[in-house]
Amino acid sequence: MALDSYLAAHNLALIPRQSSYRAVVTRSPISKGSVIIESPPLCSFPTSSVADSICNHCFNSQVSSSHSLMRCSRCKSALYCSVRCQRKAWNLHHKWLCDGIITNNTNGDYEMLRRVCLVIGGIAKKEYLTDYDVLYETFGGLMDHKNDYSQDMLEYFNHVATAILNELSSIKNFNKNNFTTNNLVSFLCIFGCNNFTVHDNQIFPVGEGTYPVGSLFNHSCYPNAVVMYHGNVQVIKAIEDISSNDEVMISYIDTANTKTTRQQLLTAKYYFDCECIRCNDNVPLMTFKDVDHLLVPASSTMPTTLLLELSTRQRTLLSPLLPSLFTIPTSIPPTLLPSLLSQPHTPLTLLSQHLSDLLRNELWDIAAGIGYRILAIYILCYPKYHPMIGLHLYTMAKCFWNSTSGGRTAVEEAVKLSASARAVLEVSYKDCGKINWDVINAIDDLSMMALKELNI
Ligand SMILES: C[S@@+](CC[C@H](N)C(=O)[O-])C[C@H]1O[C@@H](n2cnc3c(N)ncnc32)[C@H](O)[C@@H]1O
Repeated sequence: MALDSYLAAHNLALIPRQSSYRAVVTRSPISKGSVIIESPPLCSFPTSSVADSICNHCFNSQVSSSHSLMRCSRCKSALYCSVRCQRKAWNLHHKWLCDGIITNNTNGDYEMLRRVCLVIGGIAKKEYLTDYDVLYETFGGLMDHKNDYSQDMLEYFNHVATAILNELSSIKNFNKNNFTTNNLVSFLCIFGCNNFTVHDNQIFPVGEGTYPVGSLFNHSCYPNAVVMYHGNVQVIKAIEDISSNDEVMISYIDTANTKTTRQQLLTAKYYFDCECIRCNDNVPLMTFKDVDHLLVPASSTMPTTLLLELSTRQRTLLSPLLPSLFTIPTSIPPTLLPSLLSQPHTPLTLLSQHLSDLLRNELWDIAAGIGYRILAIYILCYPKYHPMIGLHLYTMAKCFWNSTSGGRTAVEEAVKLSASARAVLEVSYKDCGKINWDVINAIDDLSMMALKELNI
């Protein structure tokens, strides 16, 4: 099926756009929580730090209690959750990479190029790839930004491309003449500004993937869609109701960064100046420029007057927003409001680090307080139904549930936060497979235990 028909089957269309070359728009309204499109990777591989604990094909970390991940009997390195995954991996790449797999996985550029060439070069058995024709057509049309890469980078790509071409030439039936070094350099350029980091159900990175269909979506720092993964299948979910003919936009970077940092990250990797709704600071509900003040690190060398000003701005910004933003779907305990607003200015990175330390040391009550400060910032940085907000609400529910001093009030708070976490996460996790739904089940378990304790 050609790309246009493939997109049309999902009520989407790819239209030309001056600012971004092309844009994906809807052809009928899409409601929040719907799957916009689901597509497999052209190629993917696990991140080396977790390759020893997940299926190297589908990235599943959970196997039934009676089974463990199976090791490839030849290289004793690659792990698979099922014979089906092992067979797919074998026919797509592992058959040729088996001997050198440990070193292969250490460099993403080499690994991705090798795998893409095996598939496109006709060596890998394409029948093991779903929708190959659409993936291949779409990959060929992606932006490579070749003219924007530095000379040093292009020289490095040239080096990688030459090495891979030589390596693949030793494989029987690999037709080296199908490729030039220049083709392969273009592929590497495409990877650089199109590839995705695959994440698990906690938004923790587990792999890298070339997802040509997902690569058609443009970036916004305040997106209406998020990228989820069901194993290594990519699912684009709507986190807002999207009207007919509106553009569907995802985020390429973590948007809990200041405008300056976001712009730097986007220019360095994707070669464009973001002019999204947030970068333009034209959302009436909140002043995004002011949100930046919650994100900048306040260094000890900063004059006290500036620190005080940042603190005041933070208070001024948060106080009117908290009641309205927290009521639906979250509610903030009125007792916590004063402490939330009276603490000195602390940027998000420090707060997050502090929260991790508190959670590690099981200091649940203090963690809950810090958690609310982070939540306030998240609510300003992320769209309301973004999974980062939902996962954070779940962490806070656990803090209140584990609280030793909060008594009944803390348990009640755990129930409220669980309900909020569920309401937010359902939007992105629904219809995204069992692994994602397991998080919702865990939230329900926590909620049930808390309700039982309250005798409700
Ligand atoms: C993954 S591709 C997105 C699809 C691309 N527009 C296309 O037609 O193939 C990423 C590239 O699209 C462009 N792009 C993405 N989001 C953009 C935005 N918000 N404004 C301008 N250009 C954007 C940039 O050139 C970026 O490097």
